[in-house]
Amino acid sequence: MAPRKKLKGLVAATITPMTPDGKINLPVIHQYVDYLVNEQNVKNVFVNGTTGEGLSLSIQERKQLAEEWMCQGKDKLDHVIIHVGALNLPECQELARHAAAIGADGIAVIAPFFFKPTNKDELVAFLQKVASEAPEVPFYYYHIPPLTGVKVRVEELLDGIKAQIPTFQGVKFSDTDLLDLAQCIHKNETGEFEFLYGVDEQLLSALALGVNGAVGSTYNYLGRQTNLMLQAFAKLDFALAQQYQFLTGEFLNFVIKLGFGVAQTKAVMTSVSGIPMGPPRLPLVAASSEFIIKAKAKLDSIVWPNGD
Ligand SMILES: CC(=O)N[C@H](C=O)[C@@H](O)[C@H](O)[C@H](O)CO
Ligand SMILES: CC(=O)C(=O)O
Repeated sequence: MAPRKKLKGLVAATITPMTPDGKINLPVIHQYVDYLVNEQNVKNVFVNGTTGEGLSLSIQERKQLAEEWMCQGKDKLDHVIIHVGALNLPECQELARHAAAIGADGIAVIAPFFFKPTNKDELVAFLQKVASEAPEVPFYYYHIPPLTGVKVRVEELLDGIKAQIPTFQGVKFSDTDLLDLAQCIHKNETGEFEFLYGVDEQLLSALALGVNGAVGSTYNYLGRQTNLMLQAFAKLDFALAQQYQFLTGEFLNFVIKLGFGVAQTKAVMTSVSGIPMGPPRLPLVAASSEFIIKAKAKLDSIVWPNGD
């Protein structure tokens, strides 16, 4: 595989824009890319994941979205990672081949979660069958046990992984088990793998353990402030980094109490960016107008350090 640019910093887990009648809204993506780059200083995206309602889309829709992100992101984005996980192997493989064909910078796969792998070997066997369909494309395991119910520890999964998956590049780690995360990074002394953290409200703790970056839904609209947290951390100004984490956390703590998921993320992004993200797809239902008003008021009330 050709040497590649390392993925660093923030990765926005993209929202899938939809029309009021529930179709994917591709023309919005052009504007969305410019917004992430210019307003949020976020130049990496993770497409068709949880936030993108990837598992609620048809294969055809997922391919169209992947193509649109690649096309609009050309010369503007640094990394476009496409999530190709699905409940069945042939669809994962088809999406992996498609992502490779359109030049994706990486692919990611969640554990199948109807029939679940019950141990590391079963999980790795599944991932291997997907990764091998895109032999030139860096592969990320997307660990999100709260949603998949697959709790295989990642530090265990890493043992011998390169022999089975030569393209293995790293993990998108969306779990609160910081012991597992720490042991992964401890084992990765040569730095051959990347760890991208996926629980935005505790990113600072993961930075302290040495993660390379983060993938999350909030970087769509709090990317600028979270980037300032990363900068403060890099300068060892922990008091300032904590301020940013406390304040992004204040917002998330508030909305989580109201009920916060992808539908609400779509509504918050629409109201912050002005880009019409549209409704979510069933089984998700649109956020209430009461939620939208309260969330916006909370966000507007936050006073960021240094008047940012
Ligand atoms: C379950 C889920 O959607 N997790 C996202 C990424 O993994 C996060 O970005 C969260 O949306 C975020 O941390 C807010 O809770
Ligand atoms: C948060 C994330 O990474 C996802 O939406 O897939």
